[in-house]
Amino acid sequence: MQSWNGQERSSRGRLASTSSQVRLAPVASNPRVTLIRASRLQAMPVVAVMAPERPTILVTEKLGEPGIELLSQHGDVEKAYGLTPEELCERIATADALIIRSATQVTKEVFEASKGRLKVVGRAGVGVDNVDLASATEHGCLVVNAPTANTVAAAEHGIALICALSRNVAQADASVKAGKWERSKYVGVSIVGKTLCVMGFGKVGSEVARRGTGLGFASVIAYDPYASAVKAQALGVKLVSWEEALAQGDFFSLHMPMTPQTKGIFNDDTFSKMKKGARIINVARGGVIDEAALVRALDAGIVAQAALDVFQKEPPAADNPLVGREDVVCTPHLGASTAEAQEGVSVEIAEAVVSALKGELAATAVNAPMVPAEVLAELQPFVALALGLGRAAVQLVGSHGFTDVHITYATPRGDDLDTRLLRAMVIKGILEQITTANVNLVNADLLAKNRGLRIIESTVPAEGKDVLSSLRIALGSSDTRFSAAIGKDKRISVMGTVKGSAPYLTRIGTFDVDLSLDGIILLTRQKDQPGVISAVSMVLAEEGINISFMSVSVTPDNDAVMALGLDQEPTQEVLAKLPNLKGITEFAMFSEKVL
Ligand SMILES: NC(=O)C1=CN([C@@H]2O[C@H](COP(=O)(O)OP(=O)(O)OC[C@H]3O[C@@H](n4cnc5c(N)ncnc54)[C@H](O)[C@@H]3O)[C@@H](O)[C@H]2O)C=CC1
Ligand SMILES: O=C(O)C(=O)COP(=O)(O)O
Repeated sequence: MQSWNGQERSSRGRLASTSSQVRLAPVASNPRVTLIRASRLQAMPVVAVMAPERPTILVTEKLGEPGIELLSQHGDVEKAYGLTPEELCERIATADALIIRSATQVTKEVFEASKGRLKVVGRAGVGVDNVDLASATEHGCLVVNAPTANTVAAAEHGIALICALSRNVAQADASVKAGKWERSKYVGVSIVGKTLCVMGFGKVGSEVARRGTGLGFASVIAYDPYASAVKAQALGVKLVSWEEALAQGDFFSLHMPMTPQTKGIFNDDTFSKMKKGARIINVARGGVIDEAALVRALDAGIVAQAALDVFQKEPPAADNPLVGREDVVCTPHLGASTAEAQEGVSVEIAEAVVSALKGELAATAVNAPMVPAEVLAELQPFVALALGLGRAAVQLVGSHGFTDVHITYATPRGDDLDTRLLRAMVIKGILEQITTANVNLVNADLLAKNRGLRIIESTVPAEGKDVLSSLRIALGSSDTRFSAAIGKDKRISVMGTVKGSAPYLTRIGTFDVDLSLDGIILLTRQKDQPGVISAVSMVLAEEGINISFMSVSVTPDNDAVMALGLDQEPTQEVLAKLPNLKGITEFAMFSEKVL
């Protein structure tokens, strides 16, 4: 089974997180008379909370016109370039979406200042190291990027820098423009016969490698602990170890992301393992190089030259020693800056942001699991079921709360079932009844964990063509507002299935029921004796309340549970009459509208 957002499943399909009691506020003074009101379900977006009809989209860095046009069809676009951090915090309060490139720092303070309004941050490019992803997730804000449209541009810039470096193009140009003619000073080195070492063999790295072979490098090697050897082989690239890479490369082209693991990965120790006279090209992120160490390596002649498109701090400080050196070529973070790439990126990010604002799953979500379209399509009917059962179960809990949630999927898929979406919806159904949190696919696991709610998942085999035959939710508590909801495992349990495309409640505790999980549901428990059903119907009919469906389950010892679907919510006065009816021992009501 997969793990998601840091929660781990064991081989038995268990998902573990922390544990504590989740307390519920009492909702009825009379313990026998249980009136449980549920707020009506809002339209249920899978990822982002619903944005207003015309969302405000704040764009803080230059974005291609085609993207702006697309965004303008769906919302009010506000361009505000060069904002200070304080100004950004001010502007963000009225924005539903924020579109940035690499210069805008989207910090914890920005998410806090948005006070929950910001639904999506769109990074018009690849690197999201300028976005506080943990904070985004905590605030239920989706982060999407545009990971493909600038790949070629970045690779081409890498190749441009390799060539420029080997033949001193930039330095020689500056020299000529300064009125000099220094032919012997700018003798370069040939690429032919050299080894190109690509560090980070992802989208950009592999495109650099592909082009590198055409330039005449004797060999192209790559270091990437996560790359596929098959893909490398297909491009004629040999994947090597870190040590081999450092020992063999003549030209190092850096293409790894900035992560805690790669921060300063090119340091004194790294440079000391390189061949004397190595050349380094960085079109990835400035932070992967320890800049002070690079200065030392250049001074020592270990690194002959460097070409840097990116810096630890951008723009680099005027006194950054690397910038002024003749053996270092600098460009101002131009990797993605071609007309074609910027046009492509603008459309790629606009599409992702618009779909996220509509509550759809974005394929390029950075801080939410990517649920493939085919998985989404087959799980879609069960999403409403998961949400509805979560809501139903939590409304049956007594005032002492519950400790954990067992979700049991009856599925022909066994442990191969991708449960991320369903789990998130169960958590949403539960938590939105007891907190003010806005729960979505982005933050569901985190919010559950933060509340100390342990989620345990298991699958049981089932027959049939459907991906799921039933779903059971059991809450770790025997303190309930409706004692019939206690299952054999001494937990409050509800079970359901999808019929047609509608969610149905099929069991409460040990009682089989059969009713559409929709609208207002009244549960009564009684001795199975003549007159009870008609008495309840009469009380409701007197108030003009229509019963749209009914289901009665009776045990051999005449214990019965009746479930009624009502067209409108009974008043307190009507409900107060129910405990007085002969045979009724308890009742509960919940309102549940599943879209
Ligand atoms: N200068 C610019 O304007 C641009 C810079 N970039 C930067 O280029 C980098 C690569 O972008 P993409 O290729 O699109 O990303 P990618 O995600 O496709 O590739 C990154 C590769 O780095 C590898 N990697 C991760 N940790 C590593 C480590 N410790 N050592 C070696 N490899 C490691 C990954 O396995 C992956 O294959 C990113 O940092 C991105 O922000 C991308 C576009 C433009
Ligand atoms: O896409 C990336 O990761 C880049 O570094 C491009 O940055 P930019 O959008 O040009 O500020």
